[in-house]
Order: sequence, then structure tokens, then C-alpha cells
Amino acid sequence: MTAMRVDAKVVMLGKESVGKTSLVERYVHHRFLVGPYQNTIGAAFVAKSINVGDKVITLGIWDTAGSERYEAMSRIYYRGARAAIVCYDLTDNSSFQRARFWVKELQTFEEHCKIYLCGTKNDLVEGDRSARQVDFHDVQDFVEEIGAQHIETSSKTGNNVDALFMKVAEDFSNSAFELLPEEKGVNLDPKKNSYLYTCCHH
Ligand SMILES: Nc1nc2c(ncn2[C@@H]2O[C@H](COP(=O)(O)OP(=O)(O)OP(=O)(O)O)[C@@H](O)[C@H]2O)c(=O)[nH]1
Repeated sequence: MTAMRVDAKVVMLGKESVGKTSLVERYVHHRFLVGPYQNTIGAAFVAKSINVGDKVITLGIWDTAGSERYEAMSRIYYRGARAAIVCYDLTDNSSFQRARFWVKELQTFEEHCKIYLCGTKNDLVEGDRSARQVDFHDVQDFVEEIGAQHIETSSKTGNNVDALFMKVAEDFSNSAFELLPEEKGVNLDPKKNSYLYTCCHH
């Protein structure tokens, strides 16, 4: 067990089976697990450090369970998050409706959390446009309306996965020293924006 300083808390949100765990798995372990789908129970945590220019940013990523049964628990995990990767499956329109739900939640309860809308399983629509159930332009209109970032990824091929987390780290790095309103006048030490977690290294 070692203590690790995490600079930015990142939370993965979205309907069950959209591919949240696969995104984290691809990003952290550079692999795509095949075999029977195993749903996340509760939430899982992993930390990863990234070089952004001459800085090292450690992201603490909370992968939540998408099942509505765990909705109350997911709310606990997005508290204090500086970034939320809200996932929807490009081949499942209902998952986009669920993503809208999470965006609304974050806007209401976590106004300082930056939102990244992520269309997953991009490989399934690349060769077969009829598989796409969520219209790209509808999503673009939505992200413009909410002022979020949008990216389409594939954990199977790795397409855009590193780019997504790099963008999160870069945005955090650029804004890290802008203290949140409740921190202003209280503490000018940027290190106090950090969280301390104890976690296991394998
Ligand atoms: N083709 C393809 N399949 C994917 C991709 N990402 C995930 N999947 C598949 O989708 C299923 C669900 O993936 P998970 O990553 O477990 O989904 P999740 O969102 O973490 O699910 P919950 O834990 O239930 O919330 C698995 O069978 C994955 O293999 C992708 O990029 N391409």
C-alpha cells in the first residue's frame, strides 16, 4: 500500500454496457478484454500519471457502475470531480438519453466539473453506417448547448482513447491554478487542489 497524490478526480458515467470499463482498461493497460461482459459493481478506482508539457498530472479515475440500481452510488463518486467522461454507445440511442440525464445531474450539482461527452464503440459504426443510432449532428448541437467537449472512441481499436484522457489532463493542467470560488480567499496553495488517496499497486 502506498499513498498517492491525485491531482484531478475524473469520473466515468453512462448507461450500463456503454464501455466505461473498457475505456479505462484500454487507457491504463493498453488492452481490450474479450469474453463475457462483466458489469461493474459499485465503482473501481485507478490512478494514472501523464506528462503534460513539463508537468506531470495524475488523474484519479473512478469507473462507476452503469446499472440504474447503482445510481445513488454513482452520485457519491462524482462529488468533487474536476472532469466527467459521460459515455454513450454510438449504436444505442437509449444510452444517449441516459448520457443527457447525467449531464443534467452534473450541471445541477457539480458545476465546476468539466464535461466530456464520449461516443463509444466507434469501430462498430466505421464499416457500417447503418449501425449508428445516435446522429452526429444531434450530439454536436447538444454539446454546443451545454458547452462540453465531444469525442468518439473505440476501446477495441484504441481510436482516440489516449487523446480523450490527454485532453482531460491538458484542460486540467491549464485550469488547475484557477481556484474554485469556495477556495478563493481561503487558501492560495495550489497543492490544496489535490486529493490524497491510498491505493494498491499491482
Ligand atoms: N466493439 C466494441 N465493443 C466494446 C467497446 N467497448 C466496450 N465494448 C464491449 O461492450 C461491453 C460492455 O463493456 P464495458 O466496458 O464492460 O461496459 P461498462 O460501461 O463498463 O458497463 P457497466 O460496468 O455495466 O456500467 C463488453 O462486451 C465490451 O467488450 C468498443 O470500443 N468496441
